[in-house]
Amino acid sequence: MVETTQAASPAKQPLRIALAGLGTVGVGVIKLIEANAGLIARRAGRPIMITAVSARSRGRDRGIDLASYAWEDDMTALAARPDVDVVVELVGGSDGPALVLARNAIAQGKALITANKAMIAHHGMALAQAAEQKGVAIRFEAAVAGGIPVIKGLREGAAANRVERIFGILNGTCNYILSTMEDTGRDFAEVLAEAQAKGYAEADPTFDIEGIDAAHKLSILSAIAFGAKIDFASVDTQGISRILAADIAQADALGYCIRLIGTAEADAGPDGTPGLFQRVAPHLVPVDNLLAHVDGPTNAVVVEGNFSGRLLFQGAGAGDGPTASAVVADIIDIARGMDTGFEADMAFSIPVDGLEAMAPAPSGHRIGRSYIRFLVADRPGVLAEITAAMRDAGVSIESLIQKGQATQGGAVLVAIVTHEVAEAAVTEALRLLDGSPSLVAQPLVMQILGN
Ligand SMILES: NC(=O)C1=CN([C@@H]2O[C@H](COP(=O)(O)OP(=O)(O)OC[C@H]3O[C@@H](n4cnc5c(N)ncnc54)[C@H](O)[C@@H]3O)[C@@H](O)[C@H]2O)C=CC1
Ligand SMILES: N[C@@H](CC=O)C(=O)O
Ligand code: NA
Repeated sequence: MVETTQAASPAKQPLRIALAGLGTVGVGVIKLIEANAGLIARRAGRPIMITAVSARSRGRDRGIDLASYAWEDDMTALAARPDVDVVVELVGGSDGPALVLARNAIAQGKALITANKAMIAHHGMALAQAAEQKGVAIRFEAAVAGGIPVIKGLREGAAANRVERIFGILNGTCNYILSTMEDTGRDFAEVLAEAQAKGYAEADPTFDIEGIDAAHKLSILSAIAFGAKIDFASVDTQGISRILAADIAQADALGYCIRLIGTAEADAGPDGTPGLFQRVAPHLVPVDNLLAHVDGPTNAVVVEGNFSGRLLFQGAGAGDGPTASAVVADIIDIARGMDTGFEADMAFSIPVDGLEAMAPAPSGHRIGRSYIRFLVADRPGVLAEITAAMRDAGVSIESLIQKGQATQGGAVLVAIVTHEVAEAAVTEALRLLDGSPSLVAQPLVMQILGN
């Protein structure tokens, strides 16, 4: 019998992290790494150690002790530190210091982790290409749908599928506003302020309420799902700022709630040209649809794969803990795999050179039902004018509701739900009404979410 002895493998060195940005997410990451250090080290195969941090103000009370971390006043200098293996960017902004830091990190051969969807939507292709050339990993799970592992889900779990469509709720702030207004009847501005206080909103909340943040996220998901180059500029983007409490009440009376929905789908267009349709817009969601039950800062993403069928990813889309969970999961991935070289080519599921430039698909030929809300002058003949425009454009009306009393600054609300029709026909009906003195505001059109 031959006796074998196995030498214990040498303990791996800690993975050393530099953290830029100590706001909602940055502080969440420090708390998580401190709270779960032991289990993270076991799962990562080595300890995770924050060595240096940077933010605007060193002295601000954040409820955490920064004494054991080196401090850099200039966050872009973190990348060059010899005691740093991975740079974690949690500052925000598509350009400016966040981008300089990201580029520096890659140039220095450091892995980059970011929660910054604005930066990835605008510069993700160039950053990923630079990372591939340098053989370093770039990861951004927290950038899309906060704590939900939807990027991992698409890139890894659904990797064998041709994705046919993705759609869902991608902005926690808007979902918080819409569902809170729906439940409580409270005012838009007041609920937005509450979402800001809870740490859900972007530094400039216009990005949330105008749909830009959801469009950033959708463009990133599209790239991974469809093997397409990121095309944020082609996302047809509408936000929720024009939605009135009266729309929410009207939708409710009709059996719907309102949700900001992102949709991306490979679409051949009316002439058969292959393209990618990407839209973020408020929709009426039937109350029996699963997305109608997604409340507060929760996000939900439906992925339709040609073999997997429908996959649903749901969870907290914003906030310190959930977002930190996604950031630290990326750190653990790097700790597990950074020596293999494989990680570097995987940011968008396939290397950047293999991503296709897909033409934006138009929306006019898309068939669906719409909710159209008019604010009109309270005088005879207005309804006849609206219905005539619908008739002339070939839009068939399923229901028309006129509020008895003036709802908005003396105007009367008229809401129409159409039968299924091409979106171009609705656009044409509104064109026919354009400039009419009967309309006191631009009409609001919301698609009704189908199956
Ligand atoms: N708050 C959330 O729920 C989520 C946020 N994100 C993203 O995470 C990133 C950070 O977001 P939050 O933590 O919410 O922001 P925040 O505003 O709470 O924190 C930003 C931090 O960056 C620092 N900072 C800003 N400009 C700087 C500069 N020029 N130099 C040095 N430091 C600077 C600030 O001092 C602060 O510590 C953003 O990209 C955001 O889009 C992603 C998912 C969820
Ligand atoms: N402002 C964003 C934060 C997470 O990405 C949101 O509200 O979803
Ligand atoms: Na995520």
